[in-house]
Amino acid sequence: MISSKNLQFSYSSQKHFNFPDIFCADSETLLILGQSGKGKTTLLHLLALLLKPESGEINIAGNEVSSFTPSQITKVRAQNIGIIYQRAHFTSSLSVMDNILLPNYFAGKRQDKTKAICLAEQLGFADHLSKKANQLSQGEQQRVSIARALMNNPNVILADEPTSSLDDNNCQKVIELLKSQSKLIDASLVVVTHDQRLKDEFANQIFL
Ligand SMILES: Nc1ncnc2c1ncn2[C@@H]1O[C@H](COP(=O)(O)OP(=O)(O)OP(=O)(O)O)[C@@H](O)[C@H]1O
Repeated sequence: MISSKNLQFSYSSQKHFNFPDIFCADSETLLILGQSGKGKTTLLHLLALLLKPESGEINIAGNEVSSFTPSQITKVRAQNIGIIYQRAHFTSSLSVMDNILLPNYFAGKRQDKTKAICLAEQLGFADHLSKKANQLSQGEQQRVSIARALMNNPNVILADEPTSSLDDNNCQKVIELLKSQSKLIDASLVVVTHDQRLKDEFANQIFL
């Protein structure tokens, strides 16, 4: 479960955001739509506890994090949140497999290679596990990002424009995968996008 209340954030005195309240229960989905520059990535990074709000509350899996220390926040993030970034970031010196295993390491868990292989098979990139991530196409990298976000069975999956670089066929596939995988682990799935193709795919929607 993830929720937020009265979230405010500023990059500068000219760039101030007052975000609508968010609520997404376990196993539910939420689509946040908005045109370029409306603050979608900013909101997602606030919900991912990567940015600190000026004011307001964020609750993740029962943790109201406003008064948490940085190390408590890092722990809540590592244990509860899976993030799919707008542009996939990988550690270039590591194989695809080792990149997928990194979240286990950051959460202090044992490296679950069986789960990594299983996700790679479900997401259709099992043949690429020993390659470096930069040898993969954009669409393949997007699917590796999804696998990486799912490795710790997060309570909350946050996806930033997961379909923007994909054709219609792969767009549909990625959304189905995100929805089915999050349902499988009872996670809340929050997607921010300007991709109008996703409008009919999510029952709960918010416009920025
Ligand atoms: N680090 C930063 N410092 C100052 N301004 C920023 C910073 N990051 C983003 N902004 C500004 O805040 C606004 C919102 O940015 P954000 O990336 O959240 O929008 P977005 O809705 O995700 O846009 P897009 O769809 O183009 O990715 C933009 O005008 C952007 O220029």
